[in-house]
Amino acid sequence: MDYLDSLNPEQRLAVEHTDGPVMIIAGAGSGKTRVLTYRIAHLIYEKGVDAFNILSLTFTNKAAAEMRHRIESLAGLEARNTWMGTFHSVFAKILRVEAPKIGYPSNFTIYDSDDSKSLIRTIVKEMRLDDKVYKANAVLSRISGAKNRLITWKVYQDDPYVKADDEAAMKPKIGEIYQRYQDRLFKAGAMDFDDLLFNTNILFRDHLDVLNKYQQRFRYVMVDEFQDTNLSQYLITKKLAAVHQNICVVGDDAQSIYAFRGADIQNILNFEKDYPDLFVVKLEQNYRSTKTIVDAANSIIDKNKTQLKKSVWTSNGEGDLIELVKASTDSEEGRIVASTIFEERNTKKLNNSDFAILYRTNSQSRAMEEALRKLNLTYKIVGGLSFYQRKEIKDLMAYMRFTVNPVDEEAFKRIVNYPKRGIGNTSVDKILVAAFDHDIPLWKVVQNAHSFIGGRAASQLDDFATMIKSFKIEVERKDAFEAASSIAKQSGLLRELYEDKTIEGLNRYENVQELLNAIKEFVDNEENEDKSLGSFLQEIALLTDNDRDKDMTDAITLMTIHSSKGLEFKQVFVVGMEEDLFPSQMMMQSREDLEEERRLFYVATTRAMEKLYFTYALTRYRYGRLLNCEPSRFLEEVSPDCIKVSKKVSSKEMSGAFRREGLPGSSESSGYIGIKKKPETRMPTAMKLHTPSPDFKPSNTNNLQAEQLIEHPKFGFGKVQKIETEGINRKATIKFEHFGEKTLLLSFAKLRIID
Ligand SMILES: Nc1ncnc2c1ncn2[C@@H]1O[C@H](COP(=O)(O)OP(=O)(O)OP(=O)(O)O)[C@@H](O)[C@H]1O
Ligand SMILES: [Mg+2]
Repeated sequence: MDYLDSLNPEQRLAVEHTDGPVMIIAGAGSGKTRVLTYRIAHLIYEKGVDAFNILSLTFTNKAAAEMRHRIESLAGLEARNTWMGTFHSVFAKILRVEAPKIGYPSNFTIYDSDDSKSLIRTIVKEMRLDDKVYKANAVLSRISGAKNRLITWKVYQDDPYVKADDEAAMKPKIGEIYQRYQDRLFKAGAMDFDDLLFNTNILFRDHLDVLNKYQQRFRYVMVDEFQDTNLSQYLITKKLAAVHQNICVVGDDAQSIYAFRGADIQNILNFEKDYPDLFVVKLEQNYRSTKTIVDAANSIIDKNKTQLKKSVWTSNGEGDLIELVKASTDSEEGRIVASTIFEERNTKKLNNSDFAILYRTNSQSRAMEEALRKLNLTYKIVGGLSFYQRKEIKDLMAYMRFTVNPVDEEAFKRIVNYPKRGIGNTSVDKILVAAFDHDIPLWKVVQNAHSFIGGRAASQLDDFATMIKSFKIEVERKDAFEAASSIAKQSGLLRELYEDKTIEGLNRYENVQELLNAIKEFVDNEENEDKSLGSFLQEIALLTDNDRDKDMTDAITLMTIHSSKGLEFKQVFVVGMEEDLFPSQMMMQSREDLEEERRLFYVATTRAMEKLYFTYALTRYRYGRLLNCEPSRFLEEVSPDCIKVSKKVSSKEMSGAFRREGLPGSSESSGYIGIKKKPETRMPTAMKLHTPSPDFKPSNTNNLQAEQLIEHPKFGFGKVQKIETEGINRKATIKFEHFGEKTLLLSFAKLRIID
């Protein structure tokens, strides 16, 4: 086959060795993921394996989609039937069929971390514990850690080993909270993310017939990013592959960055013990990056003591040196990054999507975003507050969730009095307590509200129950889109948003419309066989942050280093290279923690194909204060042969460039860096807001058309590019002389039409 010709001999060996256990542990960019992809294609195309019999577990759904796409191009449409996805999505799908066997409804809800935290807070309150000691976040991560190691609440409470642990000693009630939390989830017909794996383990342990069914189905099992699997995931994989033993795992111990979530590097070592006839493949050639970047990455990971020794080399060219950029403030750091991208994109004819800005914590994106926006560069944020985490979206989704699963407590709390229908918190609490105390399903209590509470609230709850019943009928009879549209209307949610005429209100209204669009797309997609609302909800609950961004047109990627695993970009900026930020303050307690941070630095470095920048600021706003920062110790660990101090323009030069040519980031810089100045003192001249002309009077914009020239009181003069009507809104896209392209709502924008 010719596709095998595009593999090196070791990669080819790994692809062709299809039967029996195989492990590939190799450095970044050496083609591990590529080998998995070719392997699946090879199984289908060459070995005639039915795609239904192949299971491939990836790190994000996006990675799965990409892999599916590539396999399709290698092995044809048949490849579509491969089971592919994250651990969570694949096993949620299986649980949807098998959940009744372990006592859950098949339309169980999946709680996201907001739901889980809210539930923990409720329980802490009910137990009259101090919520400053039992913080929801901390309690939840503790419970999550236990579940990932398959420690039940019972074992957690009784096991002397767990009890001896510091955290358990300081917070002796966590075991009880864990117990109540599981009980409440169960009663709410809900699973949190960890439960999807925990319960799969229980299912396979207690129902051998079910296990056997999936063992027969998955003749070939593959796992990418194996270094980041936790015990729960490891055991599932091992059980599934126990009959055929055709299991292939790929990973890189140097990229293990999820120990804090229970990932266990021991899994790699155990694997060799579990499969004595293991076929091990080493890949050493890096195809992704320049020699400079590969050398730098090697010099970084060399500083870790607990690392399997690997040599990674490349036959790629030297490439540019890594640039080390010093900025005086975090906003200046943002400006330098933005202007550098602007410049590089133009001089090297690159796309926005060739650039990534990587940071240690999500909050660092703000300064970057501001700078990118000023230069009109299109970007997308992966993770952070994403579409599905917005309040209005969660509200509508909660209506849908409660309709599909009317014991879902967290969904109930969200919607019972939104929009307002006169059911106060006290009544809601009474309902919840009644369900809990009498051990009656929530939905039953809601339907019989008069028995538990009195007065007006009880009648209001009757109406609420009647409404939910009517939604249920719709859900049974109609597809997801029709049912959801009707829920959005009948619940009063759309009206509530529609009546809010502020810009934010309109935005929220549009977001809800956008959700309905997404549901329509789901229904229209031929690949989705089950078009019910329940099936849509499940799909959404499983999107990881990485998948949630819409595949926009060409955009610069902003993300945390954690979410960048497995990806590659031509140019990468690792920003905020400062002590206490990266390495993180929280990760300097022990050598193990510091080594995990260093692996994170290794991951960041190895995302770059052609060019890499490390940037840091001398001062930065954190926790609402201006702090002085020290450059990160990691910077000194990079081999000095690979790095040079940058001559990037500082913001002062940049504003000069603006003045000279109206173009940001002109390459004529005199190149001094890091002038120490107070933050936020300068604003490039061209960015100063416009002063309206003396005769400025807003015009009637009803007949505004493309090509017309206008004046805006703040943004100044511009030319209309296009007019669009969307629902009730008319929008104009205008290219301003100094502010670039902006889209304005015509009902709000005050414009003077010039001709
Ligand atoms: N034999 C090859 N010939 C040409 N290009 C290759 C070859 N092997 C891999 N590549 C390319 O090198 C890049 C890195 O490959 P891949 O993403 O599979 O590496 P990886 O080992 O999975 O990296 P990571 O550890 O970051 O996940 C990809 O662009 C891939 O297409
Ligand atoms: Mg990979």
